[in-house]
Amino acid sequence: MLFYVVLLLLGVGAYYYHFTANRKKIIERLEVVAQRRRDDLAKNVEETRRIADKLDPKRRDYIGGLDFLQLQNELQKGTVTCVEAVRTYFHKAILAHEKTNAVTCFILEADQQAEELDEKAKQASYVKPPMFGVPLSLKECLKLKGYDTTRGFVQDAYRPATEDSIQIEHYKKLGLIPFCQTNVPQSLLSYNCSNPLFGTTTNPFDSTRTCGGSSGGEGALIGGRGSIIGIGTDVGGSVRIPCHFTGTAGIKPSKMRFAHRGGGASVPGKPMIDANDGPMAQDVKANVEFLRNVWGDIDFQSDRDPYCPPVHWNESLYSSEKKLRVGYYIDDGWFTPTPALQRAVLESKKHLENAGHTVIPFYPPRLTKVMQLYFRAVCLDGGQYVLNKLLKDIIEPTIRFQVTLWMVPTWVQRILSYPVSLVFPRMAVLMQSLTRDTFELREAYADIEAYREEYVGMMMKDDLDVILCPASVMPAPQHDIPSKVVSGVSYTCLYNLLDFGAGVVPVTTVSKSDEEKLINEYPETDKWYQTVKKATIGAIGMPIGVQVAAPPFREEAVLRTMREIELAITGK
Ligand SMILES: CCCCCCCCCCCCCCCCCC(=O)NCCO
Repeated sequence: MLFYVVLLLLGVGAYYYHFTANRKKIIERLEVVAQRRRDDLAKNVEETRRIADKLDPKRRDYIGGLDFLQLQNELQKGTVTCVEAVRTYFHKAILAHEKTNAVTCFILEADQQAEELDEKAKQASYVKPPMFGVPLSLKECLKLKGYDTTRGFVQDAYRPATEDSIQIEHYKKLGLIPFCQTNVPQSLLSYNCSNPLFGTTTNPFDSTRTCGGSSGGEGALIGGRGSIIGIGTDVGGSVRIPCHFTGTAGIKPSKMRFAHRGGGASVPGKPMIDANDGPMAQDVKANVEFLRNVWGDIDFQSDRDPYCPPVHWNESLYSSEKKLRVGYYIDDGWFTPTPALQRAVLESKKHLENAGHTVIPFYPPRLTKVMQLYFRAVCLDGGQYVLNKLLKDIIEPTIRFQVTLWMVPTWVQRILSYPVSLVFPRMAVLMQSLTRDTFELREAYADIEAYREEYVGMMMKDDLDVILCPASVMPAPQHDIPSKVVSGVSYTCLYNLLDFGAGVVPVTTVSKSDEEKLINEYPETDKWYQTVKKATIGAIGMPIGVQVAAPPFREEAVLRTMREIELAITGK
């Protein structure tokens, strides 16, 4: 017996030794690559600065002060040239990058593309496309020919995309000029923004806090006024959470509203959790103008990707004068949001009521079950795909907690969940979420289908056009918090599970009285609540958004509601 025990221990020891020695070698090699990539970025920033500095600072300040519609208009009239627009945003993006570390690469050829567009515009026969010359920032994972899409994995550095995705091709055709790529969390499955290749991107309002993720570089850049519009991706809140954390506006449309051919994914092959790309901008108006033009010309995408239905921009849904029926909630029953987030919903409700809309309570059913279904379907292989990639890479410390969770075998999680349920019931729910087998996975898919039917049935019964609710559970926390509170995505991931269109509009900032309420009334019943409460203390002044959602192909109703809230708040 002793002999077998010794043999087993020797076997485990040998495996462990081999594993750590191998990891050490991998990490040493990757450290060199990462350093080289960062050195390249530093040179790339200097080259960009040299180009940006060619523009007269007065002219730059003028152009930099224009909003999206004003810039678009001046470019159309020819009172601003494409080269001036690109150089202005090169300059502004460098400033935002120096503050937040948002950019992973400046696209130097943007300057040359701008020159070519300006040349074309000199020909009398040339018809300017609708977004002629507008600079566009891109989340690093989007496929742009000639540029890396590492998703924060060092192993994928220096492997540039060989083609533009259809979406990128379309944006170029509409006149937009991609001018930089922005940072993401390693693997994209997190709502912070840090990776071993490019480091941590910070919140433009407070560098000790995260800009959100996974489209965090976009949030930091746009919130820091370094870009006028950008594209993110969202499988659980990655467009909406950074918007909420950085005071910007954005929307994740339902999956079928864009072509996905030639694009990438955080985890390929998870059919029931729908991801999509989506615009992020300084205001809702810019999102509307962008999507009006993209969907107005959606045949470009449908012709190249037959899986993208030719659903055109629905102006009558956006501009309708018929008053809306809105369902709202301030607590989803899974995770109570901090006071500022609840106040933002109640204030938005008032704005909508003042505009004549009907706003009634709505209770999303069984969020505890939804969270289990979401995690089961998003990590449909128990996290194996991402884990395999992570084990071949330098693992980002700020997501280490969730990586550790992935490393515990599913059956061990299940057994441990029983004692855990006695002291931390919500954690036990997640520990029972990763799938054991395909039988369970099929069951989860069937449950998601049934839940979708139930949810839209409830909306139809009350004749609701849109849902108004919090964008998250808290304002921007410190960089390590998202990985410790993965369950905090309930407000956004619900609308991926439902495949609704869902957007976030900035509404307010955290006030002193929100903080007092937080200290006196916010629950501390488990570790997640305690962590959220602690992270929210000191967040006075941080931006707070609200979320608006509607069933697929009704994104125009979402945008209309967001715009009405924006108009009531800003007056413009
Ligand atoms: C104890 C068991 C816990 C099981 C789960 C542990 C890890 C969960 C990791 C999944 C986290 C998902 C968060 C989603 C954040 C937003 C991601 C996003 O939208 N990315 C965009 C990709 O295009």
